[in-house]
Amino acid sequence: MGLGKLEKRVGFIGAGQMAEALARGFISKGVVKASDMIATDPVKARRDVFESFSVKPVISNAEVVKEADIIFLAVKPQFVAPVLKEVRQHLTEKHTIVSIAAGKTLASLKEAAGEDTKLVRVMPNTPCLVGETASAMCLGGKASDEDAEEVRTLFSSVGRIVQVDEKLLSAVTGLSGSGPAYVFLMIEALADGGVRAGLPRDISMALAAQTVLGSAKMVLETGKHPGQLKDMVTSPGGTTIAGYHELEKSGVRSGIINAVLAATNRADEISRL
Ligand SMILES: NC(=O)C1=CN([C@@H]2O[C@H](COP(=O)(O)OP(=O)(O)OC[C@H]3O[C@@H](n4cnc5c(N)ncnc54)[C@H](O)[C@@H]3O)[C@@H](O)[C@H]2O)C=CC1
Ligand SMILES: O=C(O)[C@@H]1CCC=N1
Repeated sequence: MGLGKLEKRVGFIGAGQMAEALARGFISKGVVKASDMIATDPVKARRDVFESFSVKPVISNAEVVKEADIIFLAVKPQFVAPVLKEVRQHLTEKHTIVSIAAGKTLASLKEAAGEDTKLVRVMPNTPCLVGETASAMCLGGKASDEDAEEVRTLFSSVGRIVQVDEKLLSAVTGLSGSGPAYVFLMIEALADGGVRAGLPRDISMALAAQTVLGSAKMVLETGKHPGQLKDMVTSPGGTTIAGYHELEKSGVRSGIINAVLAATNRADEISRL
């Protein structure tokens, strides 16, 4: 393997949905070359997917550890500790372990990987595939500011990343980790509304998705409070307030708050398993 922009080799243990979104994102943004990445998965179909975009697929987790410097643990939470114990003997001071598993604490990672390991916990989300992730990270074990900088470089190439105290990572999981699913539900419902009102499905879906994209951009780029931006859409006695009133009556606001809380609580639960 040669050296890409990050000048580190990146490995994925678990080549599922998130690993694919990250690997494709890193390649498309040019931060790591496909030839500097390696991925392992017991499922052949998943290895084939990685091979299809030129990332070397292997069967052995130990091989990923031997070849890579930054190792993403992208397996389901219950497999994190067993996988770390399996590869522990191959870990050296060159390695940085980046766990993206929901709920797996730095303490549990350290217990499985050993005292001397450089550990980073990241909670990303799937929009890294299109360069728009909202991610958060925290450091553990022997991870240094330099490790943090490398992880920041990777995730900044596919969106935004903030550093938080580990105690906030469950809330991040409930909000932005799981959040794309809530937004997809909203886009689907908006499009259904358009269809119900007579729009063709394809036009309705495009308008719904672009409306969410544009609205999110306005929040990020104007710095204005969403309530203020809402007021700009809402003409007195007009159409928007009629629709908005229905949303308030349906309890959608507390529905969304409760969704974030339920997912946060579930992340806490997973951390206690
Ligand atoms: N899907 C999402 O939106 C997000 C997922 N996460 C976290 O990312 C992790 C992966 O999630 P997904 O990609 O959605 O799951 P996934 O099920 O698509 O991928 C997990 C992959 O790990 C493989 N695997 C199972 N046992 C293995 C082993 N012993 N060694 C190597 N590979 C093994 C599976 O075959 C599978 O392809 C989870 O821990 C999840 O909490 C974090 C943020 C967002
Ligand atoms: O649903 C899950 O458990 C994972 C973690 C955050 C998003 N997906």
